[in-house]
Amino acid sequence: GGWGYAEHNGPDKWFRNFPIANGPRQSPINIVSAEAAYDHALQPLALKYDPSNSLDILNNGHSFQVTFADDADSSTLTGGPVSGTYRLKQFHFHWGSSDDKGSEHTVDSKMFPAELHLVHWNTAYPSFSEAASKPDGLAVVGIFLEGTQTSFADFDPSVLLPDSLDYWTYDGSLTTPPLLQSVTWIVCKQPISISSVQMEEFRNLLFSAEGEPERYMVDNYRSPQPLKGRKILRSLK
Ligand SMILES: C[C@@H](NC(=O)c1ccc(Cl)c(S(N)(=O)=O)c1)c1ccccc1O
Ligand SMILES: [Zn+2]
Repeated sequence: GGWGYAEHNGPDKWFRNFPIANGPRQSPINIVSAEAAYDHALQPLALKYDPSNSLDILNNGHSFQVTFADDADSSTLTGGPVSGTYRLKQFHFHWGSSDDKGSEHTVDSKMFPAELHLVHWNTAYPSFSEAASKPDGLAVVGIFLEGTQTSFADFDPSVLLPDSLDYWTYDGSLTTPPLLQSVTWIVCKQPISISSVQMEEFRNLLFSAEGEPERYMVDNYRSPQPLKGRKILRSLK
């Protein structure tokens, strides 16, 4: 069958159907904070989200994602390391079976219990799927989640953003098949809080479909990939 996160079809096997898995700009990576070069040319991140654009939430068997209407420039990413306007297409999460793992990017080899990905596509191209095959086609904002007691307001992506949008940025790829090397990664330094109750909600989700033996949707993360000479830049504070 298809790819997944189990022993027989997980990240170590993806190269069989997606040889780009061993390519020069794969994601995620480990961010060594001392090696990230400060770049004064980097602009502040400008994220503008309109909650009325959210369409539906779906379990795609790999994660659950909230999809957005992307037929207008109403939920966009501008500034930061990108030029032009990128439209929000969807957001989703990666998480672990316990709080000691689950994020895809790591910071000085530290893993977080989960990572939020806000996926945007470059409006220089006609659609998300067109953009997904271009080197500057996508921009994903990655935000770490860490455990604490908190309440979840009604769903507007901007409530998910940390106060500081200080970030690291590097050229990478989708972290799921087809692993296309078309992503400008923007990883926020400041995590957001999620309660352990909410983490448990994630872990109650299922990889399996109706009528199949229950397999809990956990550990749906790819581990850090070789940097292969790439530079990681960091924004001004
Ligand atoms: C799991 C899910 N992946 C995405 O949708 C996805 C799309 C773009 C990006 Cl940039 C990322 S990521 N993780 O790099 O931010 C993930 C998926 C993959 C294949 C088929 C269906 C499906 O739903
Ligand atoms: Zn993701």
